[in-house]
Amino acid sequence: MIAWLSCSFVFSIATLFSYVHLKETAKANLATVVNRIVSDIDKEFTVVDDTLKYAVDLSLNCDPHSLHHMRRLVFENPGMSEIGVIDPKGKLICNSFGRLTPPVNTSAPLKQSGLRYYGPIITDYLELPAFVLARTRDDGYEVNVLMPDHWLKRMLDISAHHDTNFAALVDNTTGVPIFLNGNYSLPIRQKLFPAKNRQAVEGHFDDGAVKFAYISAIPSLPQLSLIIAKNDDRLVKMEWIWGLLWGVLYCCSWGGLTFLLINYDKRQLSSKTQILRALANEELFNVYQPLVCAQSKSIVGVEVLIRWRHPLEGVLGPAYFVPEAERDGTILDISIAQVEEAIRDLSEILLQQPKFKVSFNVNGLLLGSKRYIDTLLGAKKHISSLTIELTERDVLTQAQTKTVLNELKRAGIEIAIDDFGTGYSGLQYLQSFPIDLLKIDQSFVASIGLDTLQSPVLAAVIDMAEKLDKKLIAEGVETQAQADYLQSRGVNIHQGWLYYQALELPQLKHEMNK
Ligand SMILES: Nc1nc2c(ncn2[C@@H]2O[C@@H]3COP(=O)(O)O[C@H]4[C@@H](O)[C@H](n5cnc6c(=O)[nH]c(N)nc65)O[C@@H]4COP(=O)(O)O[C@H]3[C@H]2O)c(=O)[nH]1
Repeated sequence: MIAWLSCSFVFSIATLFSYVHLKETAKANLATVVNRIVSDIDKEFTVVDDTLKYAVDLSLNCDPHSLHHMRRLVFENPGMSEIGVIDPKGKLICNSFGRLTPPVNTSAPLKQSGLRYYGPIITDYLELPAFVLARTRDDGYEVNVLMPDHWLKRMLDISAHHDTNFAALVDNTTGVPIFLNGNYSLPIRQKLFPAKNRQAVEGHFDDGAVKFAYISAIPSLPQLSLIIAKNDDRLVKMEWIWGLLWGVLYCCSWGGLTFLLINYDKRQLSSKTQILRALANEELFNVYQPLVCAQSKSIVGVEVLIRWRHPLEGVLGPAYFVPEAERDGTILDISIAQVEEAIRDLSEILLQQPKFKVSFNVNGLLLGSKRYIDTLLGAKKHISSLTIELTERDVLTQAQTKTVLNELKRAGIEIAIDDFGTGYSGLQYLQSFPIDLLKIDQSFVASIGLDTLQSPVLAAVIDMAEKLDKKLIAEGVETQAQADYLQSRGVNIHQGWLYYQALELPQLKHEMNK
């Protein structure tokens, strides 16, 4: 629900922003199109106007020189179809086709100065609709240029601009479109387009649609403006492929966020709940690191180690959760389940090798738990060579621990000190508790052959074990040189990667049956 709400909110905002952005871009594009067309028309009008300005030199008798000049202008400029001269009484006396006898009656020239347009008209000679640009000379004669409709049509061709509603060249004074492509309509309740120099008009038009129109006057003939209008709902047109992509993105974000939130939730669970849940889901499992007889290379036992097949993080080693489990007390449930699992797992091997050694890691909290001690005593019925390893970093309280260890010893369970030599309590344990076995820490084994501070300690530990009549197991044996030295010193039970890493049950069985 939170994921859906958040995604919908973010996507709604993003969609709104993109829509507004796309719309503004579409408006700017339309303005660019208008300005480009206006600039094209303006260029053409300027050429025509230059022609008209220089028409002061035209001879009014249509002599061959003037005719030649007019024809050359028409020929050179595809926007012009004809140049004509009208006398002050309104008679067309001459055009680029020749002298007219008798002259043709038209309207008398306006006395207004500057460039003007009129039309559309049908040309007498070509019988084509045309648009007229004209100037009146100081002597009252009008010189005009007929521009064919098809030229304007080409200029205002909006077919390339999809979904354009109309393009029109409009007379700013009368509001009449003198040339039109598409379905013309005005902003509602307006007689004319408000055609100042350049502007955008947006709103309801009298055809009932909401439109955006951009207007720009033609600089060389400001009496005319170009207007291009688009229906508002056509400004932003989402291609279906973008719609689909947007939809897919939305669903992925929704799914992703849901996943994250669920897993974040999981992470938020207290470590205790997580570990208990892992136990219930059987995500915790035993691995077995073989204890090897260095002489025969046979597997004589295993140390039971724990792993967590975490649904998200993969297989986790004890360092990731055992310290936490020891703090919150769940180590008790873990350890009881571990012993029970080991009994099940190893039953076959124990049948074949009744003296097979099985060693568990135990701490002070476990020793203080009657449930755990009972579990161990129960396990002893299945595992005849059962060992518990106490780490000397764990400070055990004297009296109570001694009682429990004595009880275990009486039941035939062997007591070992793990990582011997790395803590402060090793010697004290040796004095106070019924210790049978010392596991030489891997840091001492690693010092074999090296000249380090630990090197003499290993020899001393071995000597001491011999004198006190304690068994020895070497941990962390990684090289043959280490194995050889240990053997030469009479340490024959080895545990380490030289032989095996911790194995899952099927691998252990496989190795045992080799
Ligand atoms: N570099 C190197 N490492 C080697 C070699 N041979 C064995 N090891 C590693 O040394 C550790 C031996 O166990 P540990 O001293 O009891 O030390 C154990 C033990 O103190 C604790 N632990 C493991 N499983 C349990 C458990 O089920 N219960 C309790 N309470 N503690 C456990 O976590 C510690 C670490 O266990 P792991 O990560 O399984 O690491 C294991 C083992 O994989 C070697 O040749 N080279």
